Amino acid sequence: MSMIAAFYGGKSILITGATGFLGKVLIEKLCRTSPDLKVIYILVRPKAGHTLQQRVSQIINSKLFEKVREVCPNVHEKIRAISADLNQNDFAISKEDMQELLSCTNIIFHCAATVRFDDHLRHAVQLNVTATQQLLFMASQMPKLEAFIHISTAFSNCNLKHIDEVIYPCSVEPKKIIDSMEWWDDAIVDEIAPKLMGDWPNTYTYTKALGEMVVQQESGNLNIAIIRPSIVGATWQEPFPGWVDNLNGPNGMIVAAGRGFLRAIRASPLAVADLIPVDTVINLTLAVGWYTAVHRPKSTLIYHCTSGNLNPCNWGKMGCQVLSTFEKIPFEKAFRRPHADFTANTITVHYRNAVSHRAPAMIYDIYLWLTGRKPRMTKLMNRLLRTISMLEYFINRSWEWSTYNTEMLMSELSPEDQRIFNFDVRQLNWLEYIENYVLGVKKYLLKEDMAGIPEAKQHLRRLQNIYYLFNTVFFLIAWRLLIARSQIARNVWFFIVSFCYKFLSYFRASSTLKA
Ligand SMILES: CCCCCCCCCCCCCCCCCCCCCCCCCCCC(=O)SCCNC(=O)CCNC(=O)[C@H](O)C(C)(C)COP(=O)(O)OP(=O)(O)OC[C@H]1O[C@@H](n2cnc3c(N)ncnc32)[C@H](O)[C@@H]1OP(=O)(O)O
Ligand SMILES: NC(=O)C1=CN([C@@H]2O[C@H](COP(=O)(O)OP(=O)(O)OC[C@H]3O[C@@H](n4cnc5c(N)ncnc54)[C@H](OP(=O)(O)O)[C@@H]3O)[C@@H](O)[C@H]2O)C=CC1
Repeated sequence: MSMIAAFYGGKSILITGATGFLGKVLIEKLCRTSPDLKVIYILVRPKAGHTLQQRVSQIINSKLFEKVREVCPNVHEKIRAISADLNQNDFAISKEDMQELLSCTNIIFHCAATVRFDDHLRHAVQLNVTATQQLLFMASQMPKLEAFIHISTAFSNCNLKHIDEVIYPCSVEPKKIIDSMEWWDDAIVDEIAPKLMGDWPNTYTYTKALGEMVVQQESGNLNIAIIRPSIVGATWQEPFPGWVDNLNGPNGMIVAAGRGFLRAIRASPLAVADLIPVDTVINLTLAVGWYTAVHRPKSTLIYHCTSGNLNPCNWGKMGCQVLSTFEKIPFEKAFRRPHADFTANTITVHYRNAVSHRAPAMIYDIYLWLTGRKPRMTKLMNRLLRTISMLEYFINRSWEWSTYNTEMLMSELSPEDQRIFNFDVRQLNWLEYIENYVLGVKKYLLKEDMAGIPEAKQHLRRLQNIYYLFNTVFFLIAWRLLIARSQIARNVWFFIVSFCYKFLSYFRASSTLKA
């Protein structure tokens, strides 16, 4: 019998960020392994014209929840959506709902965050710092609370090279920043942001670091743990391999490479690609929830959920495997045949951006314009280049994360729990994982049918022929113009033609002699 699964039985669990990438996998695993849990409260905001109930139904009826619907047919009754906006005071939760949450909650998983790298500092502070502070305040009023699990990121201290499972201080106290945000206007925030952020590359990682400090400072008597995943990727095993549903992190790059937009990226092939499957993160999260509630460690424990020190893979190996998977499983509607490489220095990056990214986009836009359609490729390409520029920081460096607490927890689990809540990344076969990842991007993110593969391959062959034709025509025109203008080019041309003529004459003469 799994101790972890049994622990969640009969419990009331509060999850923030439940509609996000990690949140959905967390609910899925909880409902599948502990179908006798009492209730999962999820804080959700109405969005894009969908009511709370519609949003929840969308999740429960999705492919991800296929197994859950079998194991736990009354899953609809287990999940109780509470209208909440984490940017508002008291999260804009109604009095009755708040009362219920305060009196019933046993475990909190705080996943909500803004993960945008370029969010305005004010908004990132609001969600990643102030909302965390408010949630801790709520938690302190919950008499039945057994554990508060905060999801942070392994990159909250990306300004350091070696990172231990401890909280590192930021130069300015988060409380001061929260207070200042109330009276600083946007112009002041914009001016002061770079100074506050110092070595942090973006508002996301900086505010996640502040969020951890808040957790430490406001923990009071609460039983708290922090989980720091690195780059969270598609599912490895559960509920099925390759599930992914957003364009964040590597996902967008895989789409861009598979559709042939991405031709070159500034990355260090030997830098560690610290990817971690989302189901691994969730297994660790559930194990940490159990351990924190049952063993009640004296201090706040931090768990690194990373792969680099136990089973490293680098960007070179990952990129090669991604590209070779496209050979077998191409994406539909490719713009160009997938081919990309890593560039190292600024000059090559500018050259490749101009020649391999912007020029083809412009040519295609001219073609669209000439055929009476709206040009859109240049805009899309600019967006891709902007995204790449934000990711570059993370693909040109390696970090070392110590994983003592995570390894300690693994050794505390029963063999049954080690199997059901497996977070031992040493068992991960990268090549297999990446192949399933690319397949998952095709199936679950791009919603492409496997039956379309022969047609996709045919399309790529057509693109290849267009490429050869285009290059030949381009070369001939360029050469013709050059010959018209330059004596040297004419001499070279004369030399080549006479050489070919002599070679052919010699070949013909020798074959006549042999006959
Ligand atoms: C040895 C030699 C070998 C040679 C082999 C060569 C191989 C070459 C490579 C081949 C294949 C590549 C495979 C490897 C990939 C390597 C790249 C890996 C990247 C690593 C990432 C590390 C990140 C680590 C950070 C820490 C992790 C975390 O803690 S949080 C999670 C990460 N967060 C994010 O990723 C968020 C990033 N996103 C943003 O910040 C913003 O969305 C944005 C700034 C990117 C865009 O903002 P903007 O306002 O312009 O747009 P937005 O409103 O958000 O969206 C508009 C439209 O754009 C679409 N969109 C959004 N995000 C992306 C994206 N990431 N990629 C593409 N498109 C995106 C969005 O859907 C919108 O579309 P429409 O609705 O249609 O308008
Ligand atoms: N994905 C990754 O690679 C990594 C993620 N993490 C951490 O994991 C956690 C989850 O990330 P992930 O699932 O990828 O993020 P997503 O962007 O997929 O999900 C974010 C969640 O937060 C919710 N949210 C955002 N703003 C509000 C708000 N004002 N009120 C209520 N809810 C809100 C979103 O709701 P809505 O659907 O309404 O927008 C969504 O459910 C984050 O803390 C992140 O820092 C850490 C390392 C890597």
